[in-house]
Parts: sequence; C-alpha cells; structure tokens
Amino acid sequence: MRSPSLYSQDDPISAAMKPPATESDAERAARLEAEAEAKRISEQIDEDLREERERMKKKKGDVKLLLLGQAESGKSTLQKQFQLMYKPSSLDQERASWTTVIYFNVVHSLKQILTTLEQWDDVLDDDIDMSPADAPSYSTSKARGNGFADQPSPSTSLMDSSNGPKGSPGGYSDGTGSTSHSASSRDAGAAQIANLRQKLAPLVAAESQLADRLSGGITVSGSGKGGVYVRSGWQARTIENALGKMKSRRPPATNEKKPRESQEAGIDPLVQEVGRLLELTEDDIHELWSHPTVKGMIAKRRLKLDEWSEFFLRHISRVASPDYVPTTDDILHARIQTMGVAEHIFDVNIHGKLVTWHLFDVGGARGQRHSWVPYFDDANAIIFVAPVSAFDQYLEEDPRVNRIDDSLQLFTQVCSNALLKSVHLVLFLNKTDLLRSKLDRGLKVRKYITSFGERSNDYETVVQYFRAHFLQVHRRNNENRRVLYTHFTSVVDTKATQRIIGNVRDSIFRGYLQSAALV
Ligand SMILES: Nc1nc2c(ncn2[C@@H]2O[C@H](COP(=O)(O)OP(=O)(O)OP(=O)(O)O)[C@@H](O)[C@H]2O)c(=O)[nH]1
Ligand SMILES: [Mg+2]
Repeated sequence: MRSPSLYSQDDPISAAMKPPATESDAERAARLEAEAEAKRISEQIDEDLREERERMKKKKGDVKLLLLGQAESGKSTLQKQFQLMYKPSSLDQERASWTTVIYFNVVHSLKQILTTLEQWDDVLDDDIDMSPADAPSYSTSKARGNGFADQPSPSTSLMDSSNGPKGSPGGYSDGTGSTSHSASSRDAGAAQIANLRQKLAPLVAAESQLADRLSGGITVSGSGKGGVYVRSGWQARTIENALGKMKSRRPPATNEKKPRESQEAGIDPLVQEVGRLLELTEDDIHELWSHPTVKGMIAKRRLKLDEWSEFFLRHISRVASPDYVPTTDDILHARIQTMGVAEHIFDVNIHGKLVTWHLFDVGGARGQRHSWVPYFDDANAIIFVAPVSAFDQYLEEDPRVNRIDDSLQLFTQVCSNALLKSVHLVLFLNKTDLLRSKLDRGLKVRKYITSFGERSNDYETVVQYFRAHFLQVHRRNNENRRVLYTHFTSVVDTKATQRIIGNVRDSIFRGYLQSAALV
C-alpha cells in the first residue's frame, strides 16, 4: 500500500499541488522524502520559536534592565555595546541591514545641507542686514529641520521649562569667524552649489524610499528632522523585505553594467542602486561637504548637522566604496529612532554563574514615553542616559525646551516614580566626547544656560556642574535612600564603555545578591 501523501483529494489547493499522475516510483520516493524534510524543518522552526518565546518570559532570577532617557541620548548605542559584549555574533548577522541605515543617514544629511543652502539662495552673505521678518525662524519644526535652528534665549535656570524662545532668530554668530565674499566669488560659489545639487538629485531622491524600507512604510507624526522610527526586529524585516524585492526583480540583461558584487549576496536592489549612486557621486559629496559656503553655514549655525551626519560625511570615501560593509564603529554611529520598546536578551556570566538579562531599549521621544510604564513593574535596574553635550540643543518635539532641562525633568520623574523606588539606579552622563569638542570650539555654556554664570567654561567645571544638578534631583527624590551610580561616558567608545558595563554589571549583581538573600 502506498503511504499517504500530504495532498488531500478534496481541498482545491491540495488538488492544484497534487503530484503529476505520471510520477514514477523513484520520483514519488524523492518527493515524500522532501516533504518529510520540509515537515521536520517546519517543526524545528516551531520548536525554536516556542523556546524563544519561553526565553523571552522573565523568569525568577533573571535581571530586567531598562535603558531610559530622551531621544538621541545614546540608549540604542549602549544596547549595541551590550550586544557586542554578550552576543557579538548577532551584530554580525545584522551587519548588512545597517548599510541601509547608513546610506539613509548620508542621503538625509545631503538633503538637509542642500535644502538649507537653498533657503539662503546658496550664498553666505554676511552683509545682508536681516530683519526678523526676512530671517528664517527656529520656531517651526520645519525651519529647525532645515537647519535654521538658532538658539532660543538661554535657559535662565535648569529645569525651568517656561524658558521658551525669546531672542531674535537668525543672524546669530558665535564668533567662529566669517568671511566677506566679493560678488563674483559669491556667484561662482552659488553656481558650483547649483551644479552639485543637480548632480546629487538622483541620490537625494532616494531618501524617502530608503526611509520606507527601514520603517516598513510606517510614518510617525512628529518625526521632526525627518528621521526614521523603527520597531523591534527591524533588522530581520529589512533583510526579508530586501529578499522579497530580489525575488520579484527581473534578471539583468547581459549588456547591463555588472552591479556591485553584493548582489550575489542577496542585497536589496534599492540599497544596491543607492550604493552605485554614492560611488558615482563620491567626489561631488566631497566637494559639497568641503565647500566654503557649507563650512560658513555651519560656523554661523545656520546649518546644524547632527553628529552622525558629520561622522559619515567625514568617512564618505569608505562609505561610497563599492565593497562597503559597515564596520562596528559605523554601526555604533548610525542613527535610527527607536519606536516603542525593544527587548534584547543576553546570557551574562557573573563570576561563573550564567544569568539571563532582559534589556529593554525604549524610544525616548516625547511621543514614545507613554510606552515605558508597563515595563517598570518588576524592573531590577535602570540606566538613565543623559547627553551632556546637548546644552546648546532644543527638543525636536518642542523647540522651546532645552535638552538638558528635559533630561533633568525626565530624571525627576524616574527618581520619584513609586514603581521604581527600589530599582538599582545608574546614571550615564553621555556624549562627553562631543561636549569636549564643543567646548574646545569655543561654545559658551552660559549662552544657553544663564545659571551657569561666570564659571569657567572648561570641560571639568561643566561636567561637574551638570552632574551636581542630576545629583540634586536624585537627593530630592530619594525616599528609599538608594545609591545613585554615576558615570561619565561616550558610548561610541567601545573599550571605555565595555569597562563601564562590567562595572555596572557587578554593582547590579551585588544588589541582586542582596535582594535574593532577602527572599
Ligand atoms: N559622538 C558620540 N555620539 C553618540 C554618543 N552616544 C550616542 N551617539 C550617537 O547619537 C545618535 C543617537 O543615539 P541613539 O543611541 O540612537 O539614541 P537613542 O537614545 O536610542 O534615541 P531614541 O531611540 O530616539 O530614543 C547615534 O548616531 C549615536 O551614534 C556618544 O557618546 N558620542
Ligand atoms: Mg534608540
């Protein structure tokens, strides 16, 4: 008797998939073997998924660690450092999907530069006496997004959120120097920029498609500077999406230019195309990035590029090379906004004992913060990340609020939250590298935070001043007399951050042992 087949006689789909009537015995045996193998693989996948779901459930003895802080503070970057330390192979698996993010970061920055230049008619004219009515205003998010954000009046006291913009917008110079151009050199400069704009147009046009690819088409209102929000698991989805597009792609004609070698590796055709455009326009990007008008716009703070924009534009020859694969350092600098809460699981070896850590990386923008609270329940520890370099920056979500003020307000809410009162609390005063370079460039803290007063504008004084404010918030909201562990960090620095993570792990573990002893 023939062994039963998977194909039912009645079901129309099964009927359509029925083997041909002419099937030989050998063919049938091969088919049944393939079916059995497919079934075995499918069951194995189900089993893996069940195990993963089981692992995701926090068990007694697991550590639940939350990364909290405002948008752009460095939470996801810190999460990548945990991943590098405790699950490095998973970062390797995701490496390809970071190419999409980095290309998006580059293309988005180019668009930001070109749009800002356009708003100033492609010239850096120092002689124009701008009246406020003519000047672009920081007060709309559009203007900020286009790089016009000049600083609102300084925050008179930290944590006073009523310190909105009062100063006259535009025309601000922080004394970094400006050059007066003759009319002819000005026109020549504008003509060069117009030419570059034309050459870069196809690349810039790919921005929205790249954004769609990453977000899966979901737009989040208030995305501000035009960044992209992604949900947990976006890496795998980006790759799946890419593979889907690959399958539906026609085979290249024989006389077609051979695409980048990555094609064979199953890379998204869109990413391939952007890669090709980057390769073709590398010199133009160089020229734009080093153009005196662009440099002048940056010096005058008419153009405010984010740190990641500058990082990738500085490394453009590498990023635009045909065989580009993101390095770990590139992945640490890449920027993508977290939507909701993403859980990551690591097995952490603590002095010979393997403990499962559940790390929750949250979206820090104001519109995302409501999703944090369900995760407060049974949390063991929090790392609160506050970017101290942000003293001259204002919230994307509300340009009246200085970002240090926002961090302090958020920290107050965390310290005073009843659900978190026994949680082990760690504070990362982050982006110290950027703070150092801003101070070295001559940015004055008191211009943005008047309560800083006449203190010396050196790095040590500034970081201690900010630290004192966070400590004060903690002291005032510390019913349980818990300890606050503070670290000055630059979480893009792998060596230093991994040392600090080791330190944090040990201090969490001590608390964990103490609480376990009490149970
Ligand atoms: N130079 C420097 N860049 C940093 C540092 N920390 C983070 N960054 C960069 O800042 C950007 C924002 O960091 P993220 O980790 O994405 O910020 P986030 O807190 O997760 O932001 P949301 O997901 O929007 O809440 C990224 O481009 C990082 O590379 C730092 O210490 N120094
Ligand atoms: Mg994030």
